[in-house]
Amino acid sequence: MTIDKQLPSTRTTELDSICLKAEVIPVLAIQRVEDAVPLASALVEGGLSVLEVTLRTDCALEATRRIKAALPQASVGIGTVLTPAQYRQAEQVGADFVVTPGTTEALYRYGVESPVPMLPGVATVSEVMIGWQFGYRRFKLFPAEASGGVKALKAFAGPIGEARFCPTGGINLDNAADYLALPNVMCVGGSWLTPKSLVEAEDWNGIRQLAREAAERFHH
Ligand SMILES: O=C(O)C(=O)C[C@H](O)[C@H](O)COP(=O)(O)O
Repeated sequence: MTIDKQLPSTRTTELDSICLKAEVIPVLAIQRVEDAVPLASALVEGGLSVLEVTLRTDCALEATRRIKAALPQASVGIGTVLTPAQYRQAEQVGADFVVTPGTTEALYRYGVESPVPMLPGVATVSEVMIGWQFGYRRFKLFPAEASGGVKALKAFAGPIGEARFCPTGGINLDNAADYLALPNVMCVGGSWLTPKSLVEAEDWNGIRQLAREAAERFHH
């Protein structure tokens, strides 16, 4: 395969250092900006210090700004980035990384130049191959369960053995270990750590407990 442009190796290293300190990345969809810091604090106190705040809600950027200010030890990524314009917004609020549910050539190109590393979302070998040409070696598999899950990742390991994945979408406490046991999986992501019912009830102890359970069970 021809590599048009290699990412500097520091970029892959940067993503590895984020992903490898996170066996599990909680996915947050923050409805009330006031919840951002207590929610993130509970997750970090529970042992999960890499978070993905999705741009699915209006306050996501402000929430990220607040989390970064309150919890400098956490790595905070912005997810659901669909366009370079949103990528730029993530840079502006100090995101440590960007996650996309899928990819476009424009995003791949933008990510190569950005100071903030991107974990591009892919579901097929073809999407990995396109990313590969831009220098990407680390990907989010989305939607993990629906697009083949563990079986797909095992199959990917043949032709694209160097690629590493963070599967997300349909992952929970029961199936996470099956993914984490694969050599091409760095970590998994999921919203099961931030259930709406606990967040709405401001049950930060409950969230802390869920995070602790995951951190203890899936410790590298
Ligand atoms: O919004 C995005 O950018 C996404 O990529 C989707 C989220 O990562 C998944 O929706 C989380 O999946 P669940 O853990 O099954 O809820």
